[in-house]
Amino acid sequence: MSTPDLPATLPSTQIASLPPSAYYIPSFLTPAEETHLLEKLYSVPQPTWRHLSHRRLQAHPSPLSASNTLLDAPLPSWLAEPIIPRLLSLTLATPTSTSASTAQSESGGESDPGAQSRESELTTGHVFTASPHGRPNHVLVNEYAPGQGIMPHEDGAAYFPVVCTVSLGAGVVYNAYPKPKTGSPSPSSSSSGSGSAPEARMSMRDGGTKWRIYQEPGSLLVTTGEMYTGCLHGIEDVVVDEDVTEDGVVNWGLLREETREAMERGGGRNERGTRVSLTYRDVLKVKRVGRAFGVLGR
Ligand SMILES: O=C(O)CCC(=O)C(=O)O
Ligand SMILES: [Fe+2]
Repeated sequence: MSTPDLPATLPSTQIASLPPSAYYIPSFLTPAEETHLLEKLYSVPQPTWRHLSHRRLQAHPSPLSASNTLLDAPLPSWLAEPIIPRLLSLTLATPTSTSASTAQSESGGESDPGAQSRESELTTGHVFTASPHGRPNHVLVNEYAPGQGIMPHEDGAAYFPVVCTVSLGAGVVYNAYPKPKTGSPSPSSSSSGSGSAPEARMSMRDGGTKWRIYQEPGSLLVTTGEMYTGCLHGIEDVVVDEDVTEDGVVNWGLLREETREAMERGGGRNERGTRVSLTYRDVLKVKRVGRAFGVLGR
């Protein structure tokens, strides 16, 4: 199977006009990989789907408990491979940090024995390097029909503050908003894996700042840092996303060329199709299941 052309490092894919940090990779999966994943997730036993009023979802390996704890279990292999190794291969090194330390040693600057190991840390680190399990252990699968969305919410404290979202099936505009300042009604945070509705009620903040990110099928969006902790995100319940244009979406320059051309031809309209998102996260609290249950902890 062919593999997509991935960028050398994550920082080269950063959405510059957003608070730090959001990264966008247009072709994270090949069309064949995308089709394969859709086949897999539609062949799960029906009860795996949980039906919410405006979308349905699957939580793998299982939903979180009421105390936001995950029972230790492996992810299904079709969700783990090839996505997780690919996520972990995206290094956080910036070309500047590497060349800066190279320049220093070449110019005969003071010798710094730590420089080389710091450089290699930079070149080997990825978005889950500092997370408790060093990799995602939980995937939420959300399916949205045209006209369905998700109210603005934050993902909350159950997870290490990184979300990797893989989009399948159709494109969508995803919105991010600065969190309301104290004094405004604050939306409750959600740990969507536990099943508590992420659609915490809040005003739609019309007129406030709103950043729009267009997510193509097969793409990856990574949000972390201020984007995770200081912002809300949501998807409008519309059948057409308007204004998918250079001025209308913050990641226009990172989109596939054919997508930009199609949007230009079509007046910036994205007709919604059924979109499935896979959100990869590291749940902080994991409980091992004892031998009594016939499952061995790691
Ligand atoms: O479908 C998406 O891209 C967003 C899903 C989401 O925000 C969530 O599950 O918490
Ligand atoms: Fe979310």
